[in-house]
Amino acid sequence: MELPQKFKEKMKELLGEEYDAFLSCYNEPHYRGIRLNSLKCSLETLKAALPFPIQPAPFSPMSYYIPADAPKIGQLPMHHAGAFYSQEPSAASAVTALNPQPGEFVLDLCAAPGGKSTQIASLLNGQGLLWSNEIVKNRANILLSNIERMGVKNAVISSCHPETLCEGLAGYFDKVLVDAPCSGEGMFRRDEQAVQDWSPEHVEACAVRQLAILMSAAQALKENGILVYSTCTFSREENEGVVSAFLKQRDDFTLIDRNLKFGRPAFLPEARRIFPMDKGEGHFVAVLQRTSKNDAYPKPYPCRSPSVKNEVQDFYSQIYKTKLQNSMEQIGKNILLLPEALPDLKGLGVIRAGLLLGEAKTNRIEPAHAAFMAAKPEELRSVINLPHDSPEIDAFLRGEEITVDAGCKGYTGVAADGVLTGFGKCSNGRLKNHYPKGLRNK
Ligand SMILES: C[S@@+](CC[C@H](N)C(=O)[O-])C[C@H]1O[C@@H](n2cnc3c(N)ncnc32)[C@H](O)[C@@H]1O
Repeated sequence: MELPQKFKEKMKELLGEEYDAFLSCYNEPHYRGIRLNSLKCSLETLKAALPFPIQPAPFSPMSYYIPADAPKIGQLPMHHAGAFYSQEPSAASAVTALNPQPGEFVLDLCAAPGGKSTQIASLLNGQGLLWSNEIVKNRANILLSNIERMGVKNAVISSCHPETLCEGLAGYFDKVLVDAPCSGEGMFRRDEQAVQDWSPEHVEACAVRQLAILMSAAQALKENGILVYSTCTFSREENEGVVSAFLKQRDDFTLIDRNLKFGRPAFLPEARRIFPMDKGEGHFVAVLQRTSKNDAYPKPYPCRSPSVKNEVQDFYSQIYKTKLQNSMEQIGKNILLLPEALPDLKGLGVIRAGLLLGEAKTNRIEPAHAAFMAAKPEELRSVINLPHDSPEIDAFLRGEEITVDAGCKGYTGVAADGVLTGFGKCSNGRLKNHYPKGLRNK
């Protein structure tokens, strides 16, 4: 790989004696990994279904290395089912540092395509709220698709400028993650474009933008709230430089040491750095804590309809055996299960709040793919469970009709090894396929 000369000079200065070891990593294949989605699947079920072995990675308890020569994983039934997320192992380090706990309100400010958001969602385990924001609209749609695939119920997805969003949600969050857009030096081994785009000027411009995003993020936190800043780059300007500049402007924040075991101390000793020599592609993680009060708090979500119509309630109980836990709301044509303690969403570029259950059509309600992805088989009235290596699951994921038991009727979830991967409608021994066209295997 041809690395930019100026990049090499900077790395030599940064790494000193370790520079040769760093450079020789570019002759090795890059690390590949997956992260178990504990919302949907157990480790045993996932291991049994994968066509290659996995090895634990040190960056999170849910992260695993996969072999460098593993086949493409995006078409595997367990990937469609959201049993795992494809994630370079060291990328999981930022959420390990954030340490989200069930019940907390967490903002992921630069969230697409959703690797870290879906990791946060697993750790929240359905309790509390994940707000995932992505400024670039088409990337926000990819983020939404990943949130749906991973079966997340308690998330809000928005596409908003960080400044507008954090002003609107000032004082609302326990934890905020800024996984900032960066020059991507830690991506060089797997992304040739990042090498092409690199220049010292780009590094400088990234640092300016990163500081602006951090300054916005600071507003969104409650007193004692935690702010994690991470990048996948090595430059001091974008890492320690940005954190130091932030602390100069916000002396009500302190850098804290989480006693993290991965990687090595950064040039600010409380922060961590990961190089390829540390068994990951490259990351920087710093944990900051707000010490000042935040008197701001957003207005609550206005209560719209005291109760949704009977036909919407009936629709819910046609699909689910379980009782309704959250408030169900119809917004336009969308029928949603809203997370608790939502703030007012107006003006924040929200593209999804909570779980999409279905869409109101002229005389009926059409169930949504997301409603089945977020369910467990035992919660559904009707479900077909197929082995992950069966011809039927392959046919289903290609969008074909499949033969089912003659007794199977109506909207029916389809699971691979007990993990929901979509739905269809059964009648006369056939399941009409409702797997979304854009997600189907070719
Ligand atoms: C490193 S990526 C995030 C990766 C994501 N956290 C994950 O784990 O999948 C940074 C994101 O920041 C977004 N971004 C670009 N400019 C931005 C800005 N000015 N403010 C906030 N986000 C920005 C990019 O579109 C990109 O999706």
